[in-house]
Amino acid sequence: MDDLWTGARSELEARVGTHNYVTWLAPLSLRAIDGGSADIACPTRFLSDWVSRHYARPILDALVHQGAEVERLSFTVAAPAPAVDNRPAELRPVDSIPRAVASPMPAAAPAAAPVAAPAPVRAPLRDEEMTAPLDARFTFDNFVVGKPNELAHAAARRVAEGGHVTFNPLFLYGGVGLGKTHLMHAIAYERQTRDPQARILYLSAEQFMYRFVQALRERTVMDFKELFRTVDLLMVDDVQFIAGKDSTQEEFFHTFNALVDQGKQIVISADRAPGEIKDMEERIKSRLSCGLIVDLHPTDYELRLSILQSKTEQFRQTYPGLRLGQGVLEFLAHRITSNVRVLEGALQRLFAFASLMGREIDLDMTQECLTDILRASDRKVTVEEIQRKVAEHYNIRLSDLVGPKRVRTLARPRQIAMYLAKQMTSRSLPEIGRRFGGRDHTTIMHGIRKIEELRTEDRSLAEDIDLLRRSLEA
Ligand SMILES: Nc1ncnc2c1ncn2[C@@H]1O[C@H](COP(=O)(O)OP(=O)(O)OP(=O)(O)O)[C@@H](O)[C@H]1O
Repeated sequence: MDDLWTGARSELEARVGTHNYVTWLAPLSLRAIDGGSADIACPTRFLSDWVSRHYARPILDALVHQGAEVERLSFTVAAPAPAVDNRPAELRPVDSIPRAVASPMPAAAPAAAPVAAPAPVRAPLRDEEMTAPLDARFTFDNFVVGKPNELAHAAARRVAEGGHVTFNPLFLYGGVGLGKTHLMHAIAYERQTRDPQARILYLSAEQFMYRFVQALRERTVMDFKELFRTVDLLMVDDVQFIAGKDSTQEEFFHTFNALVDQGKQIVISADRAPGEIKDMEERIKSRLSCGLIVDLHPTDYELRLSILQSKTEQFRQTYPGLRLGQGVLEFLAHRITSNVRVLEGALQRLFAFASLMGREIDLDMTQECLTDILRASDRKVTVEEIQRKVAEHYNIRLSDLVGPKRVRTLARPRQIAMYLAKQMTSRSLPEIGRRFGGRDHTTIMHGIRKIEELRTEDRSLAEDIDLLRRSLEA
């Protein structure tokens, strides 16, 4: 059984890539094979849900390939074997898995352990040490999950569960108002709820800098170092802020290394991928890149609509009895595409306005009340601009981008341009087709689907698209 699983694991690693393997599959083990079913142990319920939805096929294939007679998988939530204790691993529901971090010694432990001095038990951070107050609305329960943020959400849940996480740091990035801060607060809440003793420090990179400068001024750098290097979870928001600030970067680098060396978890957010942060030292970029990097993609229509539905439920508690007409949420999800903050602000304004006027929220009121937001959100980018930008980016001629040649060096950028045209303009598929040398709308649809598919598996393509989108929006 052990050999079988070892073989399957190597195969899985080769198939899904080391990052994915280490993050999702390394914590699994094979418990038994019985009657054509392989039972896989996962340390937490969340991991078991994620793996069964996303990795069941590769696991099954790998087992079969290793010669196992398996037709299906079952998943059992089983705690990992205790690190220092040789007792067999116990099977327990996820909620009863003991937390390892900074919990006090059990009462029954020998008073003076002869082997090694126990690590000092530190108190959880006081409010004033936490630096940035957490926003009570930013919880996992209030975070709506859709395709564009699915992986970021999953990785955040994984860190929030605590225990041994195989990626460090977790690096979340994405454009303005897409939920980075929300996810970071949610991690902090969840972790603190699961482990009240954990020392969790959440702050923006700007606050990190101010505290460092203050420590230099007040000659309390040792206290600063002591605080930052003794946390269990450090979360730094908007890390791009410290780019170009040499001594802050230096201190950040040492803090980062000290925590990673102690096996403490770090979560970082930024508005772009580590490699794209200008004026950030190379060694820091490379440190930031060595964990799991996940991208919060711009929202799609479905996600925007779900977010609006969820926020409407919340607003109904503040404005009970307000009626919402047919098609209002769909209209907003269609027209306000910039970011979730704007979407939320628009809905908030609508509810406040309708409650003042004592009227139902209908499409007329929506247009009247949100004229400025709707005007600002109107997509101004044209298909021609997109084509020019993409041609420039890939160093190809505009005439080739829209022309008939099918070689891959032209076809892929062409599909990217089609994809961006659909995402960033309100042109219909036939209209886009006309601007791409009179192509049929089904060709455009095929190109868009191809890019949607590739985006999820090809990181450099996804980064190219984000870069193009940002430069078009600028
Ligand atoms: N998936 C989501 N579900 C529910 N609310 C969301 C979601 N994504 C974003 N929001 C809400 O949108 C607002 C903006 O989110 P947030 O502040 O986390 O964005 P950000 O990515 O940190 O942006 P910035 O780059 O400006 O710091 C918040 O009120 C947040 O609750």
